Amino acid sequence: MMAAHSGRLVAAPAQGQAAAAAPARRRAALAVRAAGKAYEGSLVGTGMKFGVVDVDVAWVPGSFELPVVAKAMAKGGKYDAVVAIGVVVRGDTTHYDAVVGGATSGVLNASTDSGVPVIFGVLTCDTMEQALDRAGGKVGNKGGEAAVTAVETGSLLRQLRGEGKAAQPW
Ligand SMILES: Nc1c(NC[C@H](O)[C@H](O)[C@H](O)CO)[nH]c(=O)[nH]c1=O
Ligand SMILES: CC(=O)[C@@H](O)COP(=O)(O)O
Repeated sequence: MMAAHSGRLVAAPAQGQAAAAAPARRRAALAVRAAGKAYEGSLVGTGMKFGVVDVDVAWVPGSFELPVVAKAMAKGGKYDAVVAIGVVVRGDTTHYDAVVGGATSGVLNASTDSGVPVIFGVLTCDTMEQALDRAGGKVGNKGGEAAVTAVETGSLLRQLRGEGKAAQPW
C-alpha cells in the first residue's frame, strides 16, 4: 500500500500568478519536478522489488525541510527506515551551501537521534543536467540505490535488535 501526504497552502496563489512566472524559471521548476518524480518512482519501485509492502510518501517544500519531517516520521514508531530524497542545484549565491549543509547534518541527526535509519538521498548538483542524469538519466537512478540502502540498514538493525545486540530505537 502506498499513501502520499503533502502540506496545504492556506493562501494559494491565484491561477494567473503561476502562469506569470518567467518561462526559464518555470522550465527549471518543471524539470526539478520531473526529476523528483522519476527519483521517487525508482525509490518506491525498487523498495517493492525487495519486499517493502507499505510506503508512505510525504512531500516537503524543499530539502531544508527534510530533517524535521524525516525525524518526526522516524520517531513515530511506524517505519523500519525513512529515505530523505531531494535535489539541490547550485545557484549564484551561497544559498546552496546553506541548504546542503542543513539537509546533510539534519538528516544525520534524525537518523542517529531516532535510531531509525534515515537515508541520505539528496542529490547535490552543480547543474540541472547532473541532477537529471542521476534521476533516471545516463548515470542511473539514485532513488533505487537509496531504497536498497534503506532495506539493508533497516534489516541489519532489525536483526541486531532481535538478538539483543543493538539498542532499541527511540
Ligand atoms: N534551491 C533549492 C531549495 N531551496 C529551498 C530550501 O530547501 C527551503 O525550502 C527554503 O530555504 C525554506 O526553508 N531546496 C531544494 O531542495 N533544492 C534547491 O535547489
Ligand atoms: C540552492 C538554492 O537555493 C539556489 O537555487 C539559490 O539560487 P541563488 O543562489 O541563485 O539565489
